[in-house]
Amino acid sequence: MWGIAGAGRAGVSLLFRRVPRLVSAHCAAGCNICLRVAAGVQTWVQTWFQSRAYVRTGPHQTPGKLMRIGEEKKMVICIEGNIASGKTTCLEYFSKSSNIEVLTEPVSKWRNVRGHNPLALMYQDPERWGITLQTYIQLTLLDRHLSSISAPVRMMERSIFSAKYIFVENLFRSGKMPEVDFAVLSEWFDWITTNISLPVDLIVYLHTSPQTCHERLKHRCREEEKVIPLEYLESIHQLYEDWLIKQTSFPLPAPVLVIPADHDLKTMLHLYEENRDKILAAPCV
Ligand SMILES: Nc1ncnc2c1ncn2[C@@H]1O[C@H](COP(=O)(O)OP(=O)(O)O)[C@@H](O)[C@H]1O
Ligand SMILES: O=c1ccn([C@H]2C[C@H](O)[C@@H](COP(=O)(O)O)O2)c(=O)[nH]1
Repeated sequence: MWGIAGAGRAGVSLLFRRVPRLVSAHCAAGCNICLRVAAGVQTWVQTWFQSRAYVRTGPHQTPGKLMRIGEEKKMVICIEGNIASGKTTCLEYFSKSSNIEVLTEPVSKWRNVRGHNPLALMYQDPERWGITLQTYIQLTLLDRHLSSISAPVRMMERSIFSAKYIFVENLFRSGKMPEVDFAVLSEWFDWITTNISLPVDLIVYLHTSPQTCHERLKHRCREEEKVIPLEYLESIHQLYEDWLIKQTSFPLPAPVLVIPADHDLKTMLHLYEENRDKILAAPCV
């Protein structure tokens, strides 16, 4: 269910003011039919707003933004990190807990949208296909952020924020995205984040070296990613460092918990267990 936070009353009063004007446009004297139509419309509008709109009083309140109703007490944790840093593996581990819902990145969609593979196209020719992939990624991640939450805690892989602040930014800064494509994507992103509430309570940053990711990437052997050089992972790493460690580049949607993630799998699982309380104790903002 959806509502316009902070806009319910304003919307009702605006429509109430407009209805008599519509009526007078038809009949200056205010005939019986017009008055009855006006009363009917007013009742309908009132009922519509009462059933859908609300003003959120919980901790996530952001007046004026479109937001989901009734999910303000659920916690949203985004797992961030370089390509092949171990995000999916981390999510797999936490998916065994009964009170946690896990959402992995919709990579299968990025590899197949109506028979096309925008992920492969982007790696083959980023100048031409970067905007295509990132537009679709933005849409699919927005859909992830807005989907209804089925458990008290949601853990999701990456976010609409890192798609923009890391990957779009990297394409643009490296000269692989034309300025007009960057401008259009930025306009979309700004509109979305200004008008829609996308609450995140904690970012868990899996902190790896680009070399570790390069090794793991080769081991994973995803067809589209065979062309990724170490330098690409170094650029992504630097953007993550500026955003989540130095905190100098872009706004943070939530506090950051850094977990060193260059270790072997067994050590990583211990670290996840050690950090479980810190992760799950993040206050809902
Ligand atoms: N701690 C680890 N040590 C060694 N290999 C790992 C570790 N964590 C994950 N991997 C392997 O590295 C590859 C990338 O991990 P994955 O979880 O898919 O990363 P991401 O989701 O961040 O891209 C996979 O083949 C995975 O099995
Ligand atoms: O905004 C984005 C997000 C991801 N990608 C690419 C990077 C990888 O090749 C895949 C999936 O990332 P993982 O880190 O393995 O989950 O998608 C992108 O290009 N833009």
